Amino acid sequence: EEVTHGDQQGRGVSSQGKRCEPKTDIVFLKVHKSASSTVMNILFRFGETHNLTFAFPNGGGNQLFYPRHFLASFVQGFSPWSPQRFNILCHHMRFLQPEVQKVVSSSAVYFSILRNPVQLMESSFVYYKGTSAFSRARSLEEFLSQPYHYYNPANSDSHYAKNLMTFDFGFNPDGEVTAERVQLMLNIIEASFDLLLISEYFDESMVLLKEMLCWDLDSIVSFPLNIRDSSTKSPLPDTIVEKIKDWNRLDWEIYIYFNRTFWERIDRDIGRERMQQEVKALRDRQAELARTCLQGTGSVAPKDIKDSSLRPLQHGNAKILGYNLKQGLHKEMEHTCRRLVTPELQYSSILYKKQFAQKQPQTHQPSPEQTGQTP
Ligand SMILES: Nc1ncnc2c1ncn2[C@@H]1O[C@H](COP(=O)(O)OS(=O)(=O)O)[C@@H](OP(=O)(O)O)[C@H]1O
Repeated sequence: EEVTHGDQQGRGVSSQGKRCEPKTDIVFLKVHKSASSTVMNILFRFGETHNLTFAFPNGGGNQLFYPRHFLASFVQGFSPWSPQRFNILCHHMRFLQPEVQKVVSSSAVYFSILRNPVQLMESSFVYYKGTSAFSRARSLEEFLSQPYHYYNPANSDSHYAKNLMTFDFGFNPDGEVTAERVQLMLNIIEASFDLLLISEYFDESMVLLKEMLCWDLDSIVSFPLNIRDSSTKSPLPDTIVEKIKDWNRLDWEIYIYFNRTFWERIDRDIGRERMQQEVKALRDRQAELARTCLQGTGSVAPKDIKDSSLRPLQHGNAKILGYNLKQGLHKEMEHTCRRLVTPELQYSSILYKKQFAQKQPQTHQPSPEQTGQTP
């Protein structure tokens, strides 16, 4: 029996025919610049459809007081004296497991997504061009030619420039690279997370996620979000690639290790042949949705996005693309399509308002720093 859809009651049926319950308690570590906004959109849609609660930052900002290490008290509605737990924790945070455990169920599934540190750094150099380490360097090449001229680990925004994944997982990005440190870090990540996805294999990652969460195909479809216009991407000569790897050595070790376990997991749980079929089904469904939902063939420049509520945040030197919806869609389909292309900040704010609809509006406006508004 090959079934990919859940039944009417929302009971999941895994693609190998084994019955399972869809998982609804989830922690997603939203590692920066690793396709994490696309994953977050998937979680937002699932949470909205199934009326789940989110662990929102206090005051409704879009980050959990990043870059500080996560604290349960950052979450709106958390109280050490009440047993309230939230279904989904997915806003940007610097991971700290004992604190995370206070806001979610003990049976929550933990996952994250990694990206090749070379492309990750090329992306963050453009997106975080305004931060102290990058602002004075004219190019990534220039930065890497004498990084310590530009990079000062004491600056509060320095983490965007070195071992960003290591930092987001909660570790010290400036730690000396020893075999012991690397091993310890990998062990801790492996012990804390049930699944590490790889953004270079995004579709395979979504299939693995679907299996682990016992979700159906339509729950894991997406259109790529937070993507950059190619005019703000720069090619990387081999010499630069090697420098980026050396500079981000801890990230590189994390990436190499979990890239290997990713494929081992596929071989163990799914097999390459079935993975290929599942990926094809996912791509076919996404292509169908793109034909139904989108004007033209796909993403467009921010200036060409007609509906301002669908315009993604522009940051640094990056030009972030978005989508235009087809006109005249049937109401329900319009909603499905709209949610697929709603950028992170707008979607988060819609869900926050819904979750706290009964609450009195706040009497004071928290400062951007309090709400963690900076990306
Ligand atoms: N589906 C899919 N597959 C592969 N790559 C994807 C996908 N969706 C987004 N992206 C790329 O991820 C980069 C944005 O990452 P984030 O959303 O994590 O950035 S952020 O930290 O939340 O700002 C950004 O990378 P760059 O374009 O290199 O900047 C996106 O293009």
